[in-house]
Amino acid sequence: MEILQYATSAYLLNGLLIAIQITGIAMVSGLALGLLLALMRMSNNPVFSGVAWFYIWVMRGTPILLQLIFIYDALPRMGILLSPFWTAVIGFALNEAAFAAEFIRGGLLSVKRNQSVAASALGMGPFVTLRRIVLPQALRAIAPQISNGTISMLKGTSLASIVFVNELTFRAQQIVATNFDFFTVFIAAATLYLCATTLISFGQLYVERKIDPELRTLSKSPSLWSRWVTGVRTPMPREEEASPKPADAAQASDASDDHVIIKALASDVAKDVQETADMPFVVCRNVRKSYKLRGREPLEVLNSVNFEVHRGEVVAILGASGSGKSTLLRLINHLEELNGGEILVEGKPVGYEKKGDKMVPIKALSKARADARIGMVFQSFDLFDHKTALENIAEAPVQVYGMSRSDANERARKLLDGVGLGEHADHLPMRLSGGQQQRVAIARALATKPKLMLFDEPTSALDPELVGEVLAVMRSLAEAGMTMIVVTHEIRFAREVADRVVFMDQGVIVEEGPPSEVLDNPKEPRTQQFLRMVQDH
Ligand SMILES: Nc1ncnc2c1ncn2[C@@H]1O[C@H](COP(=O)(O)OP(=O)(O)OP(=O)(O)O)[C@@H](O)[C@H]1O
Repeated sequence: MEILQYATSAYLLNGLLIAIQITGIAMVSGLALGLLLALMRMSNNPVFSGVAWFYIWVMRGTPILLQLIFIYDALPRMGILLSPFWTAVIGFALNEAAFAAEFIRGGLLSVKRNQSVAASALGMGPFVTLRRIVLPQALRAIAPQISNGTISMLKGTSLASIVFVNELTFRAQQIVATNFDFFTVFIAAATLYLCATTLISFGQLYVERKIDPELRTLSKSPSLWSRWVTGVRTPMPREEEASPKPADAAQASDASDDHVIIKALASDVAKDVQETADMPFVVCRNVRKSYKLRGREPLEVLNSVNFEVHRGEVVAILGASGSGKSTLLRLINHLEELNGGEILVEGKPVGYEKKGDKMVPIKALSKARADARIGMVFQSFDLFDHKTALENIAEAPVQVYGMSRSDANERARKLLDGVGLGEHADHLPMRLSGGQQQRVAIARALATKPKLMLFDEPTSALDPELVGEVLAVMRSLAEAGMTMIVVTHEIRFAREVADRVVFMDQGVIVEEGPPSEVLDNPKEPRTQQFLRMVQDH
């Protein structure tokens, strides 16, 4: 009874309030500074990463008690007078930032790099990519750590008594000094701490629930209480949601019979494409690319590649693994930097300015990518894992092109219908088959109304029975006049759909021409050998 009296006394409750205020302000500022430090540590700039490393090393390596005393003594000497409360807030924030920097960095590193590459290909800048794509995914790993940090800090505020902050433990000690009733008073204080930390645990579950993409998309999720008690993070997918229905493939093929919406969009965009008689739509001149490898000679990947693509043309690039096909595609939309030569799309370099003979990357690279309107589809789909099919498609129109959310959703729905996936708008990528994911990825690229589509081995990661549904969508795009460059091993597709086939080997174009020439009567021994090998499989 006495415990309850102490626990509800204004004196102790007020002490708890002070502890909560210090924790709240210090945690928020510590996390903001921690994010900045984490980004600095991950930057390529050695000064930024060195400064961040040094800060983390010092702050993690010294006791917080000493840090508090230092701030309490040092700041007044520099003419900065702070109350004990603000001394504690600053001390805890600076200390937390060092720990937060490391767990935030861990969270950011846990997000697959391809997610950022896909965002860049859609024209998103670094800030939008961090805010919309990387941080929300990293947050799943970071949230439990934030909760841990908050609980430790709340309990650790008792250390602030060293700089005369009159918080909960300090107040409990003051009462004990007058009545010597250790047991009752300290149990009352402990109860108050326990209540506050329990609330933080519930807050953590609430946030986890909000940011968990699976729980967000399920119609029924377990209660907060059962998740707290059982520790269950994510329910198993419901039977009907877990795997694509067998009928889906058939449904997709039916839809692919015409792909009316896809064709309408592609032919609409094709009209936009500017090309003059002396300037093909894509021009690659003497393109060179090499990668610097630590302790080794630079690896020459592309060596003086010359290549053109005309408006409405479908070019298939074939070649052995490692011949530089994907690198060439990534250079075209400036996901990689050129080492020599130039690439022009619609007569303009994407994200470069010419200085003398050199092509120098400009600062506003993301804007240049967005303006060039080049859609890209990757071998591993690279849909944003935390977003539904619809959200994946609507993201770039809203974030990059400033479209309203409702218009973007409407376009996304039409595109999903167009690729035969209207029923799957609210499904996360993990609930879609590979073929479905790739069709969503094509729809995502089309949502920005691209004038040029780059496909990087779009069917290589698919089971054979799912290849057809993706090729059917691509075929419709080609028929509607979309300009396309397709890196592929699908000889049949190249023969039937491509206007021209380019064969690459060891970083150079060995042979190019109409499919009937390159595929049926290859002149070069290397092309003949490659085709024999592919056909044998
Ligand atoms: N970021 C990188 N750093 C270092 N080397 C790289 C990098 N990207 C590609 N390479 C190397 O460049 C060469 C060409 O790679 P690229 O992916 O363009 O080949 P590819 O013809 O598309 O092969 P695949 O069909 O296997 O995808 C390979 O030897 C690869 O290891």
